[in-house]
Amino acid sequence: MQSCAAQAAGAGTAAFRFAAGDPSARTTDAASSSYDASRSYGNRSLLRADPLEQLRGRQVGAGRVPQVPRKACVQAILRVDREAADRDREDGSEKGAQRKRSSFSLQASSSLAMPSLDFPRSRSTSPVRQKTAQERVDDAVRKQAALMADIRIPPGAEMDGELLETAYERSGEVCAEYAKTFYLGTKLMTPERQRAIWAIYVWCRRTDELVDGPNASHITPAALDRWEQRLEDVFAGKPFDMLDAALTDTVRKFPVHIQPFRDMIDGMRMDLYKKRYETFEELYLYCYNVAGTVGLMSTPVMGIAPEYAEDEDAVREIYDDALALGIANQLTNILRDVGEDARRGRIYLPLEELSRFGVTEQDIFDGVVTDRWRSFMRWQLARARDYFAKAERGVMKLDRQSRWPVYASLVLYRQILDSIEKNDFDNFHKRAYVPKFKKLLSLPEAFVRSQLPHSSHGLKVASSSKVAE
Ligand SMILES: CC(C)=CCC/C(C)=C/CC/C(C)=C/CC/C(C)=C/[C@@H]1[C@@H](COP(=O)(O)OP(=O)(O)O)[C@]1(C)CC/C=C(\C)CC/C=C(\C)CCC=C(C)C
Repeated sequence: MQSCAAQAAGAGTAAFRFAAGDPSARTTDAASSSYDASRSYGNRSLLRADPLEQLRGRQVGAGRVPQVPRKACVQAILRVDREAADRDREDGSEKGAQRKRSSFSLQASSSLAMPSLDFPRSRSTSPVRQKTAQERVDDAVRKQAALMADIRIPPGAEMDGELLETAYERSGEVCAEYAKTFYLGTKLMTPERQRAIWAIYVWCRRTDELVDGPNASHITPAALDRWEQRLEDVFAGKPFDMLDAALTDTVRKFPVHIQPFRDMIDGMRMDLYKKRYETFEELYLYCYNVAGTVGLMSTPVMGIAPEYAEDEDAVREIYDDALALGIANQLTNILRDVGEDARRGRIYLPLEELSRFGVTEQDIFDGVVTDRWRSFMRWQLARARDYFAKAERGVMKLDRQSRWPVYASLVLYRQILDSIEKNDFDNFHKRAYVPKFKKLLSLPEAFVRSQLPHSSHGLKVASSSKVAE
């Protein structure tokens, strides 16, 4: 059988070749690619460009794109540059971890600052952060919200249809491989949206793999800097490989701002060095970076209902709600994975809040469920549910066609919180999950509720849990 390396090389992209172990293709690797202008392709010249040009040649010559087994292809795609990472470490480029963005210039908008949630907002104590978490997040929301009306397909700038088709197909394959349920959920979307969400998902997954994948221990801040440079190229119309090309096309068709993508890379930077979170504000920023950003990236694709789309304040509020869904999901993830994270030496719970409930770090490493732990968890669950409640209101303001998949994902993820509760808060030894039959049962209910008029729905969710102290 042809090896993964050979098959990946057959797919014609140098990224595949490098990932499969061909050093001559080194500069094209995902994390290592400092942008090489001679390899780039602008809006109009995608067809002539290497490496997609090679792929196209094969399509014409052989009549079809070589088929790479899904798993092998996905693994090859997601592999990162071990050599470059080692080199970076030798360079001592860890300094990059301290890199701070200078683009946050606006003051926080009070209407966006976690409006209905009375959570801590103390200033960050970290010396490298000059803006509060809330200011940073608000800035990204403002930038994204301001793009709502911007449709960005310059005349004549469309990419080649056939190639793009393949690029999106590959994105769908990665998505199906990594997140089966989510992939099925995307089937509820219109084809255009579905493809765009695949492209965004793949970029997020590749970004996450840099710090969470098999080569994570070799990833340095410099490798993330190069990944960010590559992101800038994607938005500048110069995609590096096929998966990037799908994203380039997506961000042309939908008014998606680059800021949330940059911020997600920042979240990965944070994950490289940060093992503890002192306050909720610190944790909130992390949750925004790794998941709230997804809400900001996805909403322009899912679309806003016409009755809100022209109203600037409403649009901002919807983005706040989208952000809340990401935060809710990430908080849920954290609460579900406490034991798993502790075994990796990590605690993603605010130490300040733990101590307020009389829980120590050692208690977490020991994994004993005490009454103090239960009270702490009840409080955490209530907060996560409040974020879900806020998001729920926003879902109803999305384009009607998009409400069902988003609402279904919200309901399914929120049930993990119920499951933690059913496990008597033992998230040290038991992994909370939602059984398949329950997931299936949720779908029709989510459909019905997602089609209700916004006002009746709002009344229903407004009474959701309060954060109890
Ligand atoms: C199921 C379905 C079709 C959902 C539609 C919703 C949608 C478009 C989601 C986008 C998904 C996406 C692009 C995810 C990127 C990958 C990522 C960073 C995922 C993280 C989730 C957990 O992932 P993980 O695989 O590590 O965890 P599991 O072990 O599998 O549990 C995240 C933690 C966060 C994902 C964040 C969201 C899903 C937020 C989505 C927000 C919106 C779609 C905006 C909705 C708009 C309003 C107004 C509420």
